[in-house]
Amino acid sequence: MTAQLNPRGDVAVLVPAAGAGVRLGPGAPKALRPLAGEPLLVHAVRRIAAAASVHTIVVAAPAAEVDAVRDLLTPVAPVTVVPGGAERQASVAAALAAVPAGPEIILVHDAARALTPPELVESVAAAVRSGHDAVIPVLPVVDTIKEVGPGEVVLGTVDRSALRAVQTPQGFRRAVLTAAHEAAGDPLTDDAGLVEKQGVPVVCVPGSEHALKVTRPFDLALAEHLLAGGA
Ligand SMILES: Nc1ccn([C@@H]2O[C@H](COP(=O)(O)OP(=O)(O)OP(=O)(O)O)[C@@H](O)[C@H]2O)c(=O)n1
Ligand SMILES: C[C@](O)(CO)[C@H](O)COP(=O)(O)O
Repeated sequence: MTAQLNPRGDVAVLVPAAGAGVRLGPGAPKALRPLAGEPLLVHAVRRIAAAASVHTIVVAAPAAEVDAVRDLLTPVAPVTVVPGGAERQASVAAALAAVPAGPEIILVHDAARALTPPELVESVAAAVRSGHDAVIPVLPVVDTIKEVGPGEVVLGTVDRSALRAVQTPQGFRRAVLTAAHEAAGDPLTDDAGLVEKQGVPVVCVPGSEHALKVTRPFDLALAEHLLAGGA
């Protein structure tokens, strides 16, 4: 039997957490590395569980850490833990396969975006509930973007007015995400990319600076600072 949060909720959140964290440097799998004394994954799951419409959370953990992750999260929230895969897409597919019947809105949310506010979970879910098949939170691109060629020589300046930096949680109608993963070929870095390949329109909603992805050591330091400030 799958553990539930709000039995009347209509949202399942998949949490890919099986990555190594190579860009963060040597150490434990990234989701298990500490941020202010608690693993990134604990921070992430606590915030997801605080979102009122979440019915189910499924975490894809590093294969060798499934029992440890289950024990770690037991005091945090009712979660289902499955072994992840070698690529993010395989981890998401494994988590998706463990979602019970019921929730028709599926969110996919990186454990590495540990400080994502529950309000963003709700706003993405609400946009799917309002009728969109696929929804992504985005931020404007703040830097000038250059296209460069061999030798790091600038080829041109890109029009950034049409560019967005993409975050998670990304939200989907269940059948849409399932079909996209069933058809998945080469792994892509996000789920919206798979859905785009199916010809399904993907709609943007405002993201959050607090949903930053802890990728490099600077991001971890920034997340520590934000937490100390009450994030
Ligand atoms: N095989 C994988 C790879 C990634 N992820 C998860 O996908 C999210 C986004 O990936 P990223 O932040 O790029 O994490 P890593 O792949 O661990 O990072 P790196 O590329 O630096 O190793 C993370 O929560 C990560 O744990 C996963 O579940 N399974
Ligand atoms: C899903 C994602 O977090 C959206 O920004 C991102 O695409 C993950 O990519 P990564 O290359 O695995 O960091």
